[in-house]
Amino acid sequence: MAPYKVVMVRHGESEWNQKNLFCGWVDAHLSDKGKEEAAKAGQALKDSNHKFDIAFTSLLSRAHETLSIILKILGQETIPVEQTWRLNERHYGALTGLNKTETATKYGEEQVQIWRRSYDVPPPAMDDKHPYYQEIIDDPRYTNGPPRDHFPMFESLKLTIERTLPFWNEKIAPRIKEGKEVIIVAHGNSLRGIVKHLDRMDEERIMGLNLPTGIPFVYILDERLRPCRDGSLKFLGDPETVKKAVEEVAKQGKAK
Ligand SMILES: O=C(O)[C@@H](CO)OP(=O)(O)O
Repeated sequence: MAPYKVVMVRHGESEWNQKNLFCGWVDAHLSDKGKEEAAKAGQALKDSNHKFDIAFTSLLSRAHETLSIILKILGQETIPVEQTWRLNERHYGALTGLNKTETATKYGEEQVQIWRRSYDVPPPAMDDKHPYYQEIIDDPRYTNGPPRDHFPMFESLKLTIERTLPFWNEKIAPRIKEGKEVIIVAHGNSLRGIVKHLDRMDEERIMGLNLPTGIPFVYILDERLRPCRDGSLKFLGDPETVKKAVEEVAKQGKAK
């Protein structure tokens, strides 16, 4: 059946992306620009004749909103959608809710880059006095996991991968191998985890990868679900737009 294909999309710009806040597990909604990005993503997928059998997404609204805009444009609103906390954004711990530019001014750009993009250095933990602690931990969407005694209070990319990859292996990979057309709509860091796994990137390479909001990317995979020759991450967008969008994400951690 190989080669297989999988399409991934980071959600469109959220209201918190727009304000440049560390968001993590806070349930921010799409900004107007984010809705437009999602619509463009849907159109790009339609123009390139993509159709899907199943969609996977996180439990967070910015990902659902993006997915539903895309599926509407494709006329595919009724396909099965599996939602899981395992595709959530990484949990940004105590940084949640802080402005990234102000944090870079206070702690330095280098420290913020380590918090944002290092592989295994986690952000400081969120404690029960944190303004978003209660809202996140009491959210009924987490009734079926993660378990209360393992509920994350921070996550490095490494920890994010440890909960995302089992879902990829157990739920997504088998569907791809059945020949199903799969779309995953998730988050900058949960998708970086999948990309790191597929491209066997080392820790240094993954540090340099920023995924833009709302631009779909495609992998063509062989029977072992490794990228075929020229099958690695390909954005559905013109290279100049993609380059600018990637730079935008990278510079969110700069001090002014
Ligand atoms: O704030 C966040 O949750 C993420 C994604 O928006 O940010 P970053 O790109 O800094 O990892």
